[in-house]
Amino acid sequence: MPSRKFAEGEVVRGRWPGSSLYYEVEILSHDNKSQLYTVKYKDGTELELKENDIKPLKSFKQRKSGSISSSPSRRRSRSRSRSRSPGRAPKGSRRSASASHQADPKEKEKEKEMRREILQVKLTPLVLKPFENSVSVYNGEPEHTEKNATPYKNKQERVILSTEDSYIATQYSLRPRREEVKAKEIESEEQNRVTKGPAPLGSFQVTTPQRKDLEFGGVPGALLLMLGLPACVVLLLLQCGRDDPGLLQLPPPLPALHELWETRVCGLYLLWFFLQALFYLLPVGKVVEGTPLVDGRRLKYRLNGLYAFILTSAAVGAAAFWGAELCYLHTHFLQFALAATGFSVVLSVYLCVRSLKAPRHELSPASSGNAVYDFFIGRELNPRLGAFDLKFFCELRPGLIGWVVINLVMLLAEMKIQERSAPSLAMILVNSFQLFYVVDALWNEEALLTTMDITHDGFGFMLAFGDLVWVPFTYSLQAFYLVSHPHDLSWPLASVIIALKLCGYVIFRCANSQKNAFRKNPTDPKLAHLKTIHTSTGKSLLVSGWWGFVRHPNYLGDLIMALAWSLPCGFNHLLPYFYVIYFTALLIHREARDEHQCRRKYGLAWEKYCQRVPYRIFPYVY
Ligand SMILES: NC(=O)c1ccc[n+]([C@@H]2O[C@H](COP(=O)([O-])OP(=O)(O)OC[C@H]3O[C@@H](n4cnc5c(N)ncnc54)[C@H](OP(=O)(O)O)[C@@H]3O)[C@@H](O)[C@H]2O)c1
Ligand SMILES: CC(C)CCC[C@@H](C)[C@H]1CC[C@H]2C3=C(CC[C@]12C)[C@@]1(C)CC[C@H](O)C(C)(C)[C@@H]1CC3
Repeated sequence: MPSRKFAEGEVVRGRWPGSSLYYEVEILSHDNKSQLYTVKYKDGTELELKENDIKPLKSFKQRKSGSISSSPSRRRSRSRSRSRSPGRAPKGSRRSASASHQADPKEKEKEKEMRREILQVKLTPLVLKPFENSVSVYNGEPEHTEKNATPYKNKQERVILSTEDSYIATQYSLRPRREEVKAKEIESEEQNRVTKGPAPLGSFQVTTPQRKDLEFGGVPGALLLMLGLPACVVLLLLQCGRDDPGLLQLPPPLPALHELWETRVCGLYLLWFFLQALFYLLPVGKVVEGTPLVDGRRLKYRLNGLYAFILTSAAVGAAAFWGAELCYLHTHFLQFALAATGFSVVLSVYLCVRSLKAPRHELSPASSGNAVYDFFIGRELNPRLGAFDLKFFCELRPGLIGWVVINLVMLLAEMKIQERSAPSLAMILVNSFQLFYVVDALWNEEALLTTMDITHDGFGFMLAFGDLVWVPFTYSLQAFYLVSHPHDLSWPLASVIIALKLCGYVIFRCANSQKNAFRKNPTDPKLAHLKTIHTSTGKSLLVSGWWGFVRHPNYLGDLIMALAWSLPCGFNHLLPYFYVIYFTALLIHREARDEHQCRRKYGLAWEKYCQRVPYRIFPYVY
């Protein structure tokens, strides 16, 4: 096994590509194959460096930066040109293209000198004390836990290894700090300029690095999930439809193939999907921008989920009024689930094929280069047909709204099958709780834009199947169960369940809203009472309020609500509790994924947060 000199989390000096200057960096990871280290500069820039370009901290003499910007020539060069460096601010004066066309050797020498100065002056402002976000220097106590205020600037430090003018032509993969990347235009302008200078910065690429440490158990895990999840849906639905859905009962035999396929069901499913697509295209609702992409662009999204919901309600109401047999959905539930599964597979294949043509910077940071894994996690981050965003659309519309329609149909089916004049209290609770959840999601549609599904995961089988099949057909299991397994719920018990649901909702909504408001405007006066920890990325972390209670208070609230959805079904069987069990596993896994990403992003600041707020989801338990 190849040896490596530096450990993950270690703070060292990394050579800034194309220069002889070294800056403090944190080692994020090491790739045995390419022998490259992924390092993070103080401003969040991540680069891959060779071992030769990394030196231990102790091999440097440090000097303060008090004088670095004092020379007039430096001031001049700073105002005249820009260098792609860890410290470069994205905004600033533009340099005319002609300025870099210097054929004269004297001029060339001058430019060389100027570049050296630029690199010395313009590189990342570093802190005098060790890297703030480094795990290795963590002293256990937050250094800057302050009341919510605007982030401060770090002091400057400069470390120069030697004055030799050695420029190394190396191919580096550059991922600039998202918030700071202005636009492609600036990037290409800079490339045009710097390729003429001595440092080969023009060889940088704005790309999305592909993951090596795969999630979900890597390729075998992805394969297992792709085969296991559809099988699980079929099993759950078959089991739920029988009189005694006990765990010890063997699953019923699979119906004959010709019974599973119904052309009418497929037609209705397609009608549903394209009706939702039509609603999504309606030019109503505000248009907002998503989080910045790796190349600095922000995609635009139209928020009209609530309108789509209202129009769908009107369409379903009209269909019922004109005599459509809504209970057909109940009697052909498995067939609908299979039609949706087939559709999600076709969609995943389409997404996979079109992703082959996608430029590298449009790929998801979760993708790996492995065909099977990428088919599962999705290669392209934001596949779009014009302005139609396929992932954003699927995440909230056909599945989530479909879930409400399925629940309503189950309510009607319960009345029909059990010959009731009104739905049971249990069914009313399940329907209203879940309706409330979906309306809340559509009301807060914009919040979806900052979730890891939109910003990190690609659009592949996992989300296509998850959104179109898993959500509508397994999240509605309680209502489906109640159709053939009546449960008489007393009012006192119902009141306790309602109180539990409200308690869960308050935690869920307040936690999500507090974080969203803080991320939108960290200086919001309404949040001024909250304590924060600053991070070197410029963003801060909340350490009091909901986010000081546990590290994922929103998950806690969501899980409490999930329990409240199952309790109305009683305790005769485990099946109605499937959602709580699956959801606990999903959120524990999701929390671990998020922690991993936050630790990468925020380093020591995240460690400080974990120390201040030791529990992840369940206070005093986990
Ligand atoms: N029903 C379902 O099936 C289902 C499934 C999944 C999720 N959900 C729900 O969806 C909602 C969103 O969940 P999510 O998984 O996308 O993640 P989330 O918890 O909303 O967001 C995590 C992100 O919040 C930021 N953050 C973490 N700690 C912070 C702190 N102390 N201060 C400020 N920012 C902090 C970090 O991002 P930045 O620092 O980069 O901003 C982190 O990556 C949750 O309520 C969850 O329960 C529901
Ligand atoms: C391995 C598979 C079982 C994984 C399948 C995952 C998906 C079912 C979920 C991943 C992200 C989830 C999500 C919601 C629903 C379920 C997922 C698509 C969500 C739309 C539910 C309503 C919430 O209010 C929400 C909008 C925050 C949420 C976003 C994430």
